[in-house]
Amino acid sequence: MAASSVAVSELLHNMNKQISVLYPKAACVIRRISTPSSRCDSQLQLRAKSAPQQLVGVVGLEVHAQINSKTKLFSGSPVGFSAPPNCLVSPFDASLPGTLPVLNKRCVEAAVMTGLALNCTINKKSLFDRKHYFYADLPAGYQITQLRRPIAVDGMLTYSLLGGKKRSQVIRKTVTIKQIQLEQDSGKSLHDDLRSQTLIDLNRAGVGLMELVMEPDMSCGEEAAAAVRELQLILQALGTCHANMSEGQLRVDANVSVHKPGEPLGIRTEVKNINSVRYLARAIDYEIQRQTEVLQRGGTVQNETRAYDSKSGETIPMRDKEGLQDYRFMPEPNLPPVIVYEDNASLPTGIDACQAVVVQKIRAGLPELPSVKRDRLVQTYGILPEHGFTLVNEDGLVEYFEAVLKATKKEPRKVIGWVTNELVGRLKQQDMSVSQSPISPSALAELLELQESGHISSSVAKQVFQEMWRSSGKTASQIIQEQDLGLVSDATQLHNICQKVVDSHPDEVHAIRNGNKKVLNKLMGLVQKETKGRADPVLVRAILQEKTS
Ligand SMILES: Nc1ncnc2c1ncn2[C@@H]1O[C@H](COP(=O)(O)OP(=O)(O)OP(=O)(O)O)[C@@H](O)[C@H]1O
Ligand SMILES: [Mg+2]
Ligand SMILES: [Mg+2]
Repeated sequence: MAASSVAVSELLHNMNKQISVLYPKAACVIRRISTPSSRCDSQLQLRAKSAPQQLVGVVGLEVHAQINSKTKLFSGSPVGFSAPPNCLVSPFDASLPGTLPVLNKRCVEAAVMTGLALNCTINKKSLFDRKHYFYADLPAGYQITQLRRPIAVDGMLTYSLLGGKKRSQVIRKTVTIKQIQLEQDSGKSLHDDLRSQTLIDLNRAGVGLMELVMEPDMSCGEEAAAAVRELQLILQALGTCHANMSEGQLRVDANVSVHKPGEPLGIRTEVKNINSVRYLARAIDYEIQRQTEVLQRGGTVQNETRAYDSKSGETIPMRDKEGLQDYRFMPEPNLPPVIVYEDNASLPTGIDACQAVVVQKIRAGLPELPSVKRDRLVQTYGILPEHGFTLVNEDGLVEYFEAVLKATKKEPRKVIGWVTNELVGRLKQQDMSVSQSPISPSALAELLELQESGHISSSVAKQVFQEMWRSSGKTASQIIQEQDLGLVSDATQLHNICQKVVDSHPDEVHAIRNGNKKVLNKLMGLVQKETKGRADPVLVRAILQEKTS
C-alpha cells in the first residue's frame, strides 16, 4: 500500500475534526475515607485489632511495558514519544483497508529476553488473537494480542522490601508471572474539555507492548510498588523497555480484592493505568481499605474498573467498561504462529539463522540483573545488603558511589553511609534525583578526605555537608576555612574546656568513677557542644579519662 504518511496524517486530521466522542466524566463521587499508610504494617495493625478473621488485601498486577524498538509491532512506522500528533502512522496503524501486519522480530526477541530474565518458559510456538472492543483510539475495532498461547508463561519475579523496625532489613518476596503476551498499544484520545470533543493521536497505535500478567500473590501497595520497581530495573537492565512510568512506557493495572485468609478470593476491582510507583501503592491501599469498609458495612464489592485520582488520593469508578465485556476473541487470520527455536541446531533446513529467533543466543546475551548486581556490590565493597538494595534502587546511585570511591582513600564501608543516608535522605526530602544532587561525587570525596585525614571531626563533616548542599558550588575546604571549622587540637585549650565541663557535672564524674564508663560519652558531647563539634575527639577522650580517673 503506497499511501504516504503525509496523506495519512491529513486523513487523520480530518477524521479528528469529525470525531467528537463525548466521554462521560468518571466523576461518581464516593465518600471520602481515611487514606491508609502505604505500608503493609497498616494492614497487620488492622488485622490485629479485630482478629481472628480479619479481611486482608489480595493484589494481582497487569503491567504493560512498551517494547524498546525503533519500529512498531506490525508496521515499519517509527516509535517516538514527543512527535507531533499523527505523524508516526502507517496505513496499517490507521487500519486502512488492504493493509497487513508484518511481525517485528526485535519485539519477539525483547519478549523472549524478558521472559528468560523472569524465569519463564518460552513457548516455542505462540499465537496471535483478536480482542474486540470499540474505542475511537483503536481504529481496527480490535487489538492483536496473545490470548490462547502467549510467548512466555510460568515465570517468577523476586523482589525485596525494606522491613523491620528501622526499615533496614531486606525482606525477599516472590510473585508468579502467569504469562507475558505480545500485543499492540492503542492510540491516544486527547480530550478537549473546552470544545467538548475528543481528538485522536495514532502515533502510539501499534507500538509493541509486553503485557505481563502476575498472579494475585501480593497483599498491599508497598509489595506491589516494590515488585514494579524491581521489574522496572530488570527491563531497563535488559534494554527491552525504557520503563519510564511518567512517560507511559510502563503502565500498571492493579487488581485488588479482600478476603478472609483460607476463604476463596473476593471479587476484584481493577484500578487502571497507574503511572507512578508511589500512586500504585496509594491506590491499592485505598482500594483495600474501601473494600474492607464496604464489606464491614454489609455491602458487596462490584467487579468494576476504577481510576486513581492522585489529587484526592481516591479511586473512582470508570464508566467505560460497565457491564460484562464480550471481547469476541478470535484467532488472528493474517499472522502465522510465532515460532522460536531453542538453538541453532534445532533450526530446520532452509531457515536462515539471522532471520530466526534463537532462545539460546538471547540467553547468552542476558546482562547482569539487578539482584546479581546487588550481591556483587555487597561482596566487592563489604557493605550490608540493605545498602546494596538502596544503591541499585536509586537511579544513578551506584555510579555516584563508585565515583566517590575513586576519588578518596576512605573505605567503601565508611563511604556508603554518607551516600545512602546523608545524600539519599536529602534527595528524598526534596524529591530530587541523584543526577540533580548539588554535591558532586568529587566534592563529597574531598569532604570525606578532610575528615579521614583528621582536619575536621565527623560532626563537623555533617555540618559542612549541609552547608555544601545549601551553598552549592562551595567546596568543603572553602566552607571549613570561611567558618573556621577546623579541628581544635590545642591541648591547653581543650584541657580548659574539659575542666569546665568536669567541674560543672559532679554527678556524672561520680558515676564514671564508680565504673559507669558510658557517662564519659555525655561529657564528650558537652565538650563538643562547647566547641561546636570541632574538638579533636581522641584528645578530648584522653583528657576526660585522665580528669575523671
Ligand atoms: N480475586 C482477585 N483479587 C486480586 N487480583 C486478582 C483476583 N483474581 C485475579 N486477579 C488478577 O487479575 C488479573 C487478571 O488479568 P487478565 O489479563 O488475566 O484478565 P483481565 O483483567 O480480565 O483482562 P484485561 O487484560 O482485559 O484487563 C491478574 O493479574 C490476576 O492476578
Ligand atoms: Mg490483562
Ligand atoms: Mg485486566
